[in-house]
Amino acid sequence: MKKVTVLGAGSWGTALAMVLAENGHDTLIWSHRHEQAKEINEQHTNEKYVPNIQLPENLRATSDLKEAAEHGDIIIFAVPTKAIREVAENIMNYLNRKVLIVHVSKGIEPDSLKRISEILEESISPHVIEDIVVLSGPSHAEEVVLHHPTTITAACTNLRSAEKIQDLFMNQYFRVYTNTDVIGVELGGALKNVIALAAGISDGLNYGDNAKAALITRGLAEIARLGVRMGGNPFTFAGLTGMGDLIVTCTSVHSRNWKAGNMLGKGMKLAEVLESMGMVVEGVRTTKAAYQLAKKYDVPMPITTALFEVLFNEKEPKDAVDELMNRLKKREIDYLQ
Ligand SMILES: NC(=O)C1=CN([C@@H]2O[C@H](COP(=O)(O)OP(=O)(O)OC[C@H]3O[C@@H](n4cnc5c(N)ncnc54)[C@H](OP(=O)(O)O)[C@@H]3O)[C@@H](O)[C@H]2O)C=CC1
Ligand SMILES: O=C(CO)COP(=O)(O)O
Repeated sequence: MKKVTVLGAGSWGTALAMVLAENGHDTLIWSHRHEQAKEINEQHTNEKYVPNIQLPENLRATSDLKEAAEHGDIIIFAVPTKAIREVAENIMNYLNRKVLIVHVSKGIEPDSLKRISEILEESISPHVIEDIVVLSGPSHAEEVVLHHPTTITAACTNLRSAEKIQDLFMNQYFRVYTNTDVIGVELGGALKNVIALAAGISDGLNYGDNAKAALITRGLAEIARLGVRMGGNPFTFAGLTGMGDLIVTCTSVHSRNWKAGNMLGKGMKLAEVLESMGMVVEGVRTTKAAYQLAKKYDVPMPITTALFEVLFNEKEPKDAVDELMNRLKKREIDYLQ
């Protein structure tokens, strides 16, 4: 039995904490809202984020970050990308021993263009970091809490640490693979959200299955093109954390990014969409970061660029699609050249 802390009591943090508690680990989930921690401890529910689900009674919650820091030998960050830096800097005040850090967040910080593991390395002293492991793959919380079969990848440059996280989570409905390509895994997880927003827009415009298949396939081409340029292993983008996560996020009604895109395609404004979601839509900020990365590395990313124009420059989605279709002629297979 391991002592594990999960930081963030949203849908994914709660679902993962459930898996860990069900695996028999001494699991403490931290919420920055006292009322939510109380609900988890007393009602064994988290109605806002995992409605109609009874949480295991051995899953405990706290709103005290010091208690959360002191509890876990393994500390899992499950807050949105925009909160990672703040939570990491705050918990750093209470860490005085080495802990194995895991993160499950799928984003890239705009402007700094840092991946999550880079933000964690910047915010937390190396003296208290055993290693940083990324857990990513096609995995909607809504299905994990129902014990539907799910596969995911634990990635760390140190394979032993990835294997520790594999052992921590594995059970009969939650299967974990390992990978040492942290760059590829983090980029695949973050950039699929950009393409999922575009797929949602396409569905909102009723463009049908051909268009969505095109977005998924050409989306993967531009993710891999940038990812390889940034040092990712090309094969990672064909795996669970690349193609796998892209498929689930572009096709599932559970996806927050797809849903937000769908509303945009139906004509809603971005601010209204985000207001109505009530959960994080990582792809919006990551679109800005991906657009900046494409420029920095001089890598063509036409879908990302079109989405950037829709989200931030008020381009009509239909006009963006017309422009994508009317670009100069291209060869299909180009991204490994
Ligand atoms: N949901 C899913 O199925 C999956 C999500 N992920 C990734 O996991 C990450 C978290 O997503 P998800 O759980 O869906 O997000 P949610 O929107 O469901 O929950 C986010 C949680 O983080 C809390 N939070 C927000 N800002 C802060 C802050 N500054 N300090 C402390 N807590 C904060 C929120 O609190 P509050 O209620 O106050 O807003 C909420 O409890 C994202 O990067 C996402 O891409 C990855 C795989 C699957
Ligand atoms: O990453 C996810 C599934 O693997 C969740 O995607 P959404 O944030 O779009 O719901």
